[in-house]
Amino acid sequence: MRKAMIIVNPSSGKEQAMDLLPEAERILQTFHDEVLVCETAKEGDAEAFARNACELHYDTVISMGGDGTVNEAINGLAEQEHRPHFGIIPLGTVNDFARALQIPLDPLEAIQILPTENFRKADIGKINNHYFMNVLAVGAIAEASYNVSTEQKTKLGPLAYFVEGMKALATKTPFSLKISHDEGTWEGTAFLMVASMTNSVGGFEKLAPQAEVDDGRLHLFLVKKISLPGTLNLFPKLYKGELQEHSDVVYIQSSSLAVSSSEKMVVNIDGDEGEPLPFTASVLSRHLSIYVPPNENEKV
Ligand SMILES: Nc1ncnc2c1ncn2[C@@H]1O[C@H](COP(=O)(O)OP(=O)(O)OP(=O)(O)O)[C@@H](O)[C@H]1O
Repeated sequence: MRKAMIIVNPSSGKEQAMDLLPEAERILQTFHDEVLVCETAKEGDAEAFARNACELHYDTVISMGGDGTVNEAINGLAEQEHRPHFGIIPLGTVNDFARALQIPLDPLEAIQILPTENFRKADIGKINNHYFMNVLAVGAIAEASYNVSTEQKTKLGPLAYFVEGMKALATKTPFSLKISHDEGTWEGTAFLMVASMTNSVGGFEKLAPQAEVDDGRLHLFLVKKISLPGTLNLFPKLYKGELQEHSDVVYIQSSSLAVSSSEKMVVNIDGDEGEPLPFTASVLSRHLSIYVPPNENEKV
């Protein structure tokens, strides 16, 4: 008896989830005996549903929502003894994890790939006792993402983050960091720290073009200086996927990180406010098996 659970967030992105739900149910019913729909009402629901799916030995868990819903679902699935196959119907504004996995950003197309049952193993990050799939960030630009309202996101999409990021640059302040990584320790001051699991952060798919979802590594970028014309030069480098070559940027790959600061800083986890520094982070290698389009990636 094959069982699928759909975790649906009716508030995600442009609020289309409930319109798409019947099609997702119909498609999943073609290769499952039972499809259970679990609608989220508040923070924490998606995590609890996903954990329940592990305990009840579901075969499939589908997230219909944005990266926030994916993050919560992953927190429910990570390190459980039985981990169902995980599917993502991207309904958020940015959908970084779907981008990194080359899952169609058109939700109807993403639903259609499910019956091909083509999976890719993906790494999951662990920070203290929480899990993430995309990115850890520390600094004013990272904090700017909290100021983006639901209305702004619905209207502007990824541009909303860009607008808030630009405002944050105007009020920049550097902070001290001490970072232990696989090869040693980095100590200094920086304006921004970004540790990415994948190539896509904030909708930019070229932050770390070399990052793969299953490479077992965090890709750490430290922006040491923000000065004209150096900063103007950051953007072309970012667009060309060459950020790590910028003279004001330090780039480190590592399977784990221990990060502290003498200032009071908070880490942003997958776009949401996380916890105060210090933190330790590590990679759970090839931890989840995720529905991806056929013919592009390995069969598991
Ligand atoms: N029924 C609901 N009404 C309002 N908020 C909800 C509901 N269910 C869950 N949430 C909240 O929505 C958050 C996740 O939103 P999600 O990321 O899926 O969409 P989004 O914010 O539109 O997308 P993105 O992160 O790409 O901007 C959860 O952390 C939870 O707090």
